[in-house]
Parts: sequence; C-alpha cells; structure tokens
Amino acid sequence: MAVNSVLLQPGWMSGTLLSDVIVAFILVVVVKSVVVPTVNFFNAHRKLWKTVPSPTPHWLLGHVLQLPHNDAGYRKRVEMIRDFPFMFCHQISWFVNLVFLYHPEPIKKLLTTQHPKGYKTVKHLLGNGLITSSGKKWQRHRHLLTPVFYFEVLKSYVKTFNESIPLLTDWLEKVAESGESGDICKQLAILSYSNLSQCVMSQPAYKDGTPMPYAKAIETFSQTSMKRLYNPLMWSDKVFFRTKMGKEMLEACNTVHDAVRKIIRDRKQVLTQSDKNERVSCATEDGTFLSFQSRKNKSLDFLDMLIQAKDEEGQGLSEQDIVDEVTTMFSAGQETTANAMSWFCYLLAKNQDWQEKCQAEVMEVCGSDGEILWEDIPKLKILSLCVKETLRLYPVASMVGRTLTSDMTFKNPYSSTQTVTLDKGTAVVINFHTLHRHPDFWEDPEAFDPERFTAERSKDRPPFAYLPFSGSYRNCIGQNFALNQIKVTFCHILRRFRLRLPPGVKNIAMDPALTLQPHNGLPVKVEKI
Ligand code: HEM
Repeated sequence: MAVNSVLLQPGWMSGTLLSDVIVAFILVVVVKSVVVPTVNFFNAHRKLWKTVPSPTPHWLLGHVLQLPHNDAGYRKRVEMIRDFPFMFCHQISWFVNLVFLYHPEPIKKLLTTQHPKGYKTVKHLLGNGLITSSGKKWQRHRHLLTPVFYFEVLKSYVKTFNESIPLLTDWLEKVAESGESGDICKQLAILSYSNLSQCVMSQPAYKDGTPMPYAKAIETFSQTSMKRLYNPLMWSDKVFFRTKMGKEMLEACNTVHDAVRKIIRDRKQVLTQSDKNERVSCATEDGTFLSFQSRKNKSLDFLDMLIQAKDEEGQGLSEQDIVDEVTTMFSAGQETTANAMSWFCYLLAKNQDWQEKCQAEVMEVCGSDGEILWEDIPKLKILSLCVKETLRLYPVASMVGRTLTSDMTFKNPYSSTQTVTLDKGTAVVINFHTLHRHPDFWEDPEAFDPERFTAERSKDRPPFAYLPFSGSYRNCIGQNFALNQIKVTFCHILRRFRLRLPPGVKNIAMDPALTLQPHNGLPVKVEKI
C-alpha cells in the first residue's frame, strides 16, 4: 500500500481514531511548548554570538573556566579590553548568555533608558522595594523616598556616625596595644550595621556584641544567596525552596519581615501619641520646605519619614511597602559601605604618603579631638579625592544587571559604521570594575592616584566613565549618606591611629561575593599617634 494511503487511514498511529487524536494533540503541545521555544532560544543565542564579539567559549561550559567569578576572573576581564574594547558576550553555560558593557557610550545609552533589573533571587527579601521594583511602582516610591536623603536631612545622621565611632576606635586601641595585626573588615561591618540601624529605625543592630535577630537573619540571607549564586542547580525556585538552604532563606526572610513589621507598628503608635506640633522641617533641593512630626527629643529617622510620606494625591506607603523599603536599605546600604571602608583602609595602609596627607588635612580641619562637624565634611578635599579613587579601583557594587525591554542599537565607538543591535529580552551586565580600569579613559589605570579626580584632570573624562553609584534614573539614592559616613569614620581613625599592612602582606585579592570585598578579610597593624 502506498505511504499516502496509510497515513490517511483512521488509527494509523495508534489503532483507533480517538487515540490518534489524543496522540496528535500531545505532539502539538510538545512541539509548541518545548520544541519551538528551544529552537527560538538557540536561534536567539546563535544570533547574539554572531552579533557581539566574544572570546572562543568552551562548547559546554562557555566562559565559566576562562572568566571565573573571582579575583583572577575580574583581572582577566580587564585584560580583555585590549581585544574587546566595547562589549563582549559572556557565556555562563550553553544556556545562559550575558552581554557585558564597560565602555561609557553604551552604558550611558542603557542607563538613560529604563529597563528592569530582574534581581529575582533577592526578591523574597526585598519584595517590591526600590532595588527590585520597576515602572510606575518604582517611580512613585523613588519620589516618596527622596526626602529621606535630602541634604538637610543627612545633616542629622552625622551625629549618629560620631556617636557610634567607639565601636571601631575601642577595637583599634586594643589591636594597637596588642602589637599584633587584626582583621578590620568585621569591625567595619559592625559599625556600618549600627549606623544604618540607628538612622533607619533608631534600633541597635547589636546587643552586648551579639547581632539582633533581624540583623542575624539578613546575614543568613546574604550567605544563602551567595551559595545559591554559585550553584546553578539551585537557580530554579522550584528546586531551591525544596532544599534545606532554601527553607533556611525563607525562614530568614520571615524573621526580618516580622521584626520590621513590629517596629513599624510600634512606631506608628508612638507617633499617634506624640505631640502633633513637635515637628522637624527641612529644605528640599527646589527650595520648598517639608515638615515631619517628630518623637519627643528624638532625631528624625528614615522610618518617621516613610510613615508620614505622602504623594500629590495625599496617598502614603502601605505597611508592606515600608517593610520592603526598610529591608532594601539594609541590603543596599550595609555591606556596600562596610566594604568601601575596608578597601579605603587597605589603600591608605598601602600608600603611606597619602595616609599622611589625609591625616594632616583632618588635623587641620577637624582638630585632634571632639565631634566631626557637618560643616567640616566639604572642607576635606584630599580625603574626598582618596575616597573617589578607592571607589574607582574597588567599586563595591561592581556589576549591575538589566533585561532589555526593547531592542537596542549601540554605535561602536571604535568604528564609524558598525552598530550592534541587542534584541528585547537580552540580559545585559554593566561591569563598573572593568569600566573604571578602561585604559582609554584612565591613565595608568591600576595605580592609586587620587589626583586624577582634580577638576583639571577630570574635565575631559566622559561622565559615564566613573559610576561607583551607577548613573541616571536608577543611581544610588544613598550615595551621600554613604560618603558622609565614610568621611566621618576616617576622620576619627586618622587623627588617632596609623594603619599599616602587616609585614609580608603586599596585595589583597578581591572576592566578588554579593559586593566586592577583600578575600579572607583585611589584616592591619595599628599604631597610636
Ligand atoms: C559605598 C556605598 C554604596 C555603593 C557603592 C552603592 C552603589 C549602588 C549602585 C551601583 C546602585 C545601582 C544598582 C542597580 O542599578 O542595580 C545602587 C542602588 C541603590 N542603593 Fe546604593 N550604594 C551604596 C550605599 C548605599 C546606602 C548607604 C544606601 C541606603 C541607605 C543605598 C541604597 C540604594 C538603593 C535604595 C538603591 C536602588 C535605587 C533605585 O533603583 O532607585 N546604597 N547603589
């Protein structure tokens, strides 16, 4: 019998017409839901590999072994600028591709258009806070949170930074007296946590040296997120939350949310019972005044402002919104600031000449004891150059991600005709670490040279060549808070102590972790001056 006539017979596949229909239906479903997406997926990746230049990947492991997520991988990416000065495609495996940007032009184009960040793995803790939200929700929250970081409001936090400094200086005294070296990273983390916790919700982060349950839970969350990041088998939520680690993470999230929710409810009650006429006013950037009800004899903290924030329609933030934003502040502001301070210690200990210059300036501006004043901060010009240079060499939030919501065409600055078009849905990573060492914008990029930030030497540099706090719409809302904290802390350190690297320690490797940190801590020797 001819093949055609067999195919036309009812039941040619499985015996009966009904079972043929069922088999055909299953085939259609499989083709539509598995075969077509798989083919499209591979076509999209093949197109990406052809469009964006990249070093030859391993057939199965992509660039995982060539460009690991560690110090060596970070240095290799910088070396690759020679061959790929514009962008390259980084294959994490044959099913994950990321386009890395580290040239100011494409970065400017990307950051000045809005694309969601897609930080799926931190969503469980941060909910819809500023880091993880997008679109209208993000816009409204950013508008409502901006007053928390107004110039005038930041002034009151300097008092907190001064008050908490014994947490660090007592430790430095002990290390100096012991004559041994000590790891300063842990101590800076405690200081940064305590400052943030006081400024955000007037709560201690530690009691008798032990972290409060919510602070411990945030730590657990960061550790489990890290382990998850390094283990592709855990990337699927369906798998991860069935594992012990996933359950631990969910428990940590619940602990943080419950603790913050209770603090918000208690605070609302205190505000209701406080005198409505006791108010704090502050000037906004556009010259108008904002006024917040305060608690008796207490400085205004983030929580007071978040509870009272209102948009133009008189609508405020819901309790869940405030929980998400408070948790976001802890995640975005604690480790970043602590690690920035660790790298600053390292660079000052390594560059004794710059440490001496900063010391002399601090003594001249702030004197040898007493509080560091708000008015002193802008006068610390040398210290400020050194902080900028620290965040160039070690931008602690070293990479950020975006998922394109529309096709984007980038002009290749190294060719007058060539352009690269990335399709909607492409995952893009902006690599600030590589950007800050791009030899076309930084002379002798590996050197610690704070004077590269003087007005004279910065004037021809494109603005998007230096982005430790990212840029445009989604730049860091807490940058001035962080910078003030770093400067006040180092004024206190420098007028009492000299930091050195222990004998034999020359270079400290980077550990990219969730934020860029010194690998295995930072041992320092401390001398009293
Ligand atoms: C040296 C310290 C810090 C560095 C280097 C830093 C860096 C950054 C960077 C690069 C981003 C952009 C992230 C992205 O686009 O995915 C960012 C966003 C953000 N940062 Fe910071 N940050 C620091 C300290 C802080 C502090 C102290 C706070 C709060 C108290 C904070 C709160 C935020 C928030 C809420 C966002 C999201 C902003 C938005 O998308 O609208 N950061 N930060």
